[in-house]
Amino acid sequence: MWLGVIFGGAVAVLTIFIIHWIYKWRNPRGSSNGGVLPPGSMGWPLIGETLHLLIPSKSLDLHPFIKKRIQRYGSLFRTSLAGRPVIISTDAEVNHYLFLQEGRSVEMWYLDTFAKLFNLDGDSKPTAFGAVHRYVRSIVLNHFGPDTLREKLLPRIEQMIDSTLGIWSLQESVPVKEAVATLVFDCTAKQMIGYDPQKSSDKLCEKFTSILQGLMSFPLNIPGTAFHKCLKEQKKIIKMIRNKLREKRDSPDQAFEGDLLDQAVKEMSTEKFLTEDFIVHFIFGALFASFESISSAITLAFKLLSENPSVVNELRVEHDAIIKKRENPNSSLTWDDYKSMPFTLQVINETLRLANVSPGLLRRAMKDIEVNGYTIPAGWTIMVATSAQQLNPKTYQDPLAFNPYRWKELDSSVISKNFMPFGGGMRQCAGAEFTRAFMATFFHVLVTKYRWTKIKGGDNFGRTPFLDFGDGIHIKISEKV
Ligand code: HEM
Repeated sequence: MWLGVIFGGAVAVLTIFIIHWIYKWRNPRGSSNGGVLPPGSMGWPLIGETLHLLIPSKSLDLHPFIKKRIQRYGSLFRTSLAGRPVIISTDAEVNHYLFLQEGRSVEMWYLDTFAKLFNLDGDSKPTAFGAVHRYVRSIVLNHFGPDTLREKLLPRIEQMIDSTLGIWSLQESVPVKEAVATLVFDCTAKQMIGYDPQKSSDKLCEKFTSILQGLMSFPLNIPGTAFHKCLKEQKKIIKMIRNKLREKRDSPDQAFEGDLLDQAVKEMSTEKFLTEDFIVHFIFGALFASFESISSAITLAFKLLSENPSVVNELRVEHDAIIKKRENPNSSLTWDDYKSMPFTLQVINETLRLANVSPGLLRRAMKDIEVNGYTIPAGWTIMVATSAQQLNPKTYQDPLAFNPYRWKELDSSVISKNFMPFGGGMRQCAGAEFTRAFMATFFHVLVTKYRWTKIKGGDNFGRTPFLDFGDGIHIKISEKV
């Protein structure tokens, strides 16, 4: 009988403990001095509301996870994702404020799977604030910024796009996402590590694509899983970049090609944090960020343009006029040409507005932050959901419509707070001008030299919550006669 009493007592204590634990999980404290948390639900212990966020949607609209919670709780709410307490902000003013708080009350933060892959640990991680961050920005701008674009990069990009579209025109069907990803990758990898796909046996772009698939999968590192394959491919790429670095460091005169890696190797002796490990992981991350985001935007543009032939015609008129103005119609695109394409830049803005490749940018609160009468507690993750601003019907009438003409009417102060495809504040994308120039050059070559039609796909683009291309989109492209 005593055994029964003891067992019954243990079960009662365990039940009380579990109820208390679940209660505490669902009702976390706002802060050490009793601040009020934004409304929301923490879901189930450990998994929180993660599974709701992962339900795919077959629309370009804001992911239902965020949309439903805005309707239920307003523009600022709490949740729990991947085992962490999270505040999601969809409020333009709060997001603007949070971007300005970088290094003061918020810092960049990544999911554990990303951090593992991109080596984001320690004081000299590439996302660190201060001298390391300033260096990373300046070296990227030095190789991809406006001065380099104007002086030498623009014609190089045009030449690469031109020859690639020539190759596409020989194919019956071009799978756009994969084909554009290879083009962008070959271009940015040349600028970063002097990569030449013709001379290299490694199919680097394919390796990056399989890494991306692994990142979107469950992070289970056992043979046979996509995540395991992703980590294996990452190791191979890191090894390849490391070998290139050593080659350049050991024979600087022979191997100097003027790329980003050359500059980093040269500066290893003057910048203490520039270790081999730092450089290879930083370059790995930069290659990843650059090829995936631009290729996603261009793939979406093909879908949107195929549904809006009048926009393609207007692009053609703008670019034919640029060629007509030239003394030599075969000369390369210049910086002045690029700066005289207002309609093209509206098409690019509208594509980036609808793309929202990621639902938001992640930060970590370094201390309690008071906003709109609520407290974001120190240590919590913050998702700055810029996607909600870019699809907000109060700012963009009929937000899911592809309407490049709307940019003529929008006020610059509205744009600066409600259009943030490249983030904001000190962390704003260092590749923004390169992205715009690349897309503009791509459209220039496409509409002046080629005609294209959609063969299939483009109907089931959606969000996972990342922009997802479903079965992709395939085109047939031919030279203009
Ligand atoms: C469609 C194309 C692109 C989009 C939408 C995009 C978006 C972004 C965003 C939103 C951020 C801010 C991240 C944050 O605050 O957490 C960022 C940062 C960054 N991006 Fe991009 N990006 C694009 C292309 C590129 C390219 C082509 C490069 C390199 C050539 C690049 C290099 C960087 C770098 C180095 C940062 C970090 C800047 C810093 O911390 O100061 N991006 N990008």
